[in-house]
This record gives sequence, structure tokens and C-alpha cells, in this order.
Amino acid sequence: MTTGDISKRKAAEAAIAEVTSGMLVGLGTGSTAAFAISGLGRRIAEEGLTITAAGTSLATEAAARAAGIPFLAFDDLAAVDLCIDGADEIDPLFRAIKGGGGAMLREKIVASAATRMICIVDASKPVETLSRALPIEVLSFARAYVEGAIRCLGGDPVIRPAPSDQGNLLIDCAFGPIVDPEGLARTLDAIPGLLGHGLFLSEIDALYIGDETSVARRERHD
Ligand SMILES: O=C[C@H](O)[C@H](O)[C@H](O)COP(=O)(O)O
Repeated sequence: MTTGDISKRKAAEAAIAEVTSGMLVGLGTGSTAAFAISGLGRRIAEEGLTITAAGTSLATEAAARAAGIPFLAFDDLAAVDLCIDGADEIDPLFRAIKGGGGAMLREKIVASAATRMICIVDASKPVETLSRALPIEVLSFARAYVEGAIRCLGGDPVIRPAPSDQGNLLIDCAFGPIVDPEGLARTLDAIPGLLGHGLFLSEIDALYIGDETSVARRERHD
């Protein structure tokens, strides 16, 4: 296991300690969330933990089922007790970019439905200013229009070769340092045909940062 994987697993293992029987747990997508999924599967087998899970991607659903975690159909999701998910970057105000794995649309729905969201990352993810390319999900019909709108905003859109789980286009938009994430999110939310983006600005309540030997935990209002 790489150093990064050890760090991700430490963050995930600390976060799943917040899960208690009876919860409907939102499971994120990606390599860090995968450690939370396997850890919850282990707790179900070893401790008799009883939970139901809601997922954020087809890959997460498959992993959860393989780990023995009872799974709610996507379209039956209304409210979630606790969401555990990774991030690609997160700033000191708990504003994050997600969607490196293309799952940000479902992730935003699950995070918004959650009473509490925990973000789990390794030490490479915290940044002072969000700046990695921002993933967006776009209706194919709107491709040229949305690409033009992104360019007008100063972004450089690059279409991914594979579609989203919903069959839509995934486009990475490099804006450089994002100094006003709230303003950018409002603008993106208003573009017709743009179905979702990876800016998570208010959803995250707690952050677990793992490294090789320890986990730092922060609450939003620390
Ligand atoms: O679409 C993917 C998700 O937003 C992931 O949570 C994010 O990309 C972080 O993934 P990882 O834990 O693999 O770095």
C-alpha cells in the first residue's frame, strides 16, 4: 500500500467511527471513499452494525454490495443521516472541488440530502485556494453552448473521453486559482444545459485529514 493509500485509509477509518446502527449512510466515490466502504463492510461483519447505504456512483454501488452493505435504490433517496466522501481539493473554509472521478452530480445530491457530511482526505488535498480544473456535467445537446459559456468566464474546457454514469458529458474546466468560488458557482448554476459542477461550498461539516501515522479532525466552526 502506498503512503497516500495509508493516509486515505486512516482518514476513512476515523470517519466511519461516526457511523452507528440505524443510519442511512451516503457513500462517496473514489479511492478514499473506497476505504470507508470496505471499513463499513468489516464493521457489519464483525460488529453486527446495521445500516443502509445510498451511493454516489455505479462503482460505489458495486463496491458496497460486494462489501455486504444493504443499498437503497438511487431514486428512493430522500434524506441521508451521514455522508462520507472524498475531495480533490479543500480550502480552509471547507470549500471543495470534487468530481475527479466524475461523480459530482450524484455526490451533490447525496451531500445535500445529508444531515451531516464528513470529507475524508489525505494530506495532499488541503489547499489555500481552489485551483484544479473544475469538473462539470453537461447535457450533450448543450455541449457547444456550455463550452462557449465556460470560455467567456475565462475557463479552458476539456471534454473527458468517457461519459458520466448518467450518460452525460464530463468536462474539466481550468480557471486557474478560483478566488470567488461562490460567485463562480452561482454563474455556473445559471447556465442552461450545465447539469452540475464540482464546487461544494456549504455541504461539508467536518474534515478528516489522514497522514501515515495520524488523523487530524476539524469541524466547520472550529
Ligand atoms: O468524482 C469523484 C469524487 O468527487 C471523489 O470524491 C474525488 O475525486 C476524490 O477522489 P479520491 O479519493 O480518489 O482522491
